[in-house]
Amino acid sequence: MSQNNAAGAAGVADLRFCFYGAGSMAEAIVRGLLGEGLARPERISVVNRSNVDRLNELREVYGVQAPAAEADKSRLLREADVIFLCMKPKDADVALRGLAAFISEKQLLVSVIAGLSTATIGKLIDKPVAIIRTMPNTSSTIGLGATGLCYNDFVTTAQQATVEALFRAIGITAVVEERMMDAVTGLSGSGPAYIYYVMEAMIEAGMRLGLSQEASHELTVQSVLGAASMVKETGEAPAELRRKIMSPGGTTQAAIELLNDKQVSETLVRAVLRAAERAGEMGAALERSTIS
Ligand SMILES: NC(=O)C1=CN([C@@H]2O[C@H](COP(=O)(O)OP(=O)(O)OC[C@H]3O[C@@H](n4cnc5c(N)ncnc54)[C@H](OP(=O)(O)O)[C@@H]3O)[C@@H](O)[C@H]2O)C=CC1
Ligand SMILES: O=C(O)[C@@H]1CCC=N1
Repeated sequence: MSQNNAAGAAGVADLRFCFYGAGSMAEAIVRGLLGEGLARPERISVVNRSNVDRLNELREVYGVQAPAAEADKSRLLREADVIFLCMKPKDADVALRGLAAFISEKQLLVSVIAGLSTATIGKLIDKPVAIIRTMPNTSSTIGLGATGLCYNDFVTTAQQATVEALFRAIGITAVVEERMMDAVTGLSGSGPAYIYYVMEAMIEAGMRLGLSQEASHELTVQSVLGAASMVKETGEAPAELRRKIMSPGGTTQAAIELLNDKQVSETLVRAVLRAAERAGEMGAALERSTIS
């Protein structure tokens, strides 16, 4: 860990975090923070809209704080140094307008909400508060996340270092201009889902060939893990590593020819572009809601 990152990471342990929205993405970050020893459970709180069972589950599993009553909710939000905005885009308007009464300009907002710009968050909160827009993914759960970050003008360099250290402890980070955040969303925010999609097909294929579900699953998982690790550890490009597998006239070439015939590569490219486009559509809808 670099000195700057270590300093930032050290700063993380002293902070109080409140996760406003307690779903899949919130849990992935909480689990990563606790698993990497970056934060203590007693300094993490989770609040949501109405699902009390979910809050109780998170408190029992991770030892984090959860509101026992509505009044607790506003206290936990007020006391937090950093509030993670972790609701779905469709719920952000109501949630953020409701948050405005509880927060002060000293607090830091960290959004994971797809498509939602820092400007729109600022309008909904209606306060000159520091906002860091991020796009993580659920692999943060096991410290292998990929997170894009961008900042509004109120974020200090110390806050940048702290939040970058936080996300670097649960994966890799990429600081980008805000106009590139929808691209990050389409590529790596949704990215694990594309790989799961391919894995589902490979597992199905193994079973059609007569392998047991367990063998097909294990062989698929190891193939994907191995391929990603080969790219990371050898530094060679995927195309070069694929070429090394494709014996002329062999099995791999036969498969790739069929994939090329069905334009699978171009379709995957278009799928990622569509996800980024969808993020932009969601952001535009939220922007319009602040005008209405
Ligand atoms: N899942 C993923 O892989 C990724 C998700 N994201 C982003 O993370 C955000 C959350 O996604 P995800 O975790 O999958 O969603 P979930 O549906 O799992 O969780 C949404 C959470 O938001 C809460 N919520 C909704 N409205 C309010 C409100 N008004 N006040 C307080 N809490 C509220 C819900 O509470 P309740 O259950 O009580 O209604 C729930 O806890 C989305 O914006 C998504 O774009 C970003 C990267 C990856
Ligand atoms: O599917 C979604 O909208 C969220 C954002 C990126 C991953 N999941």
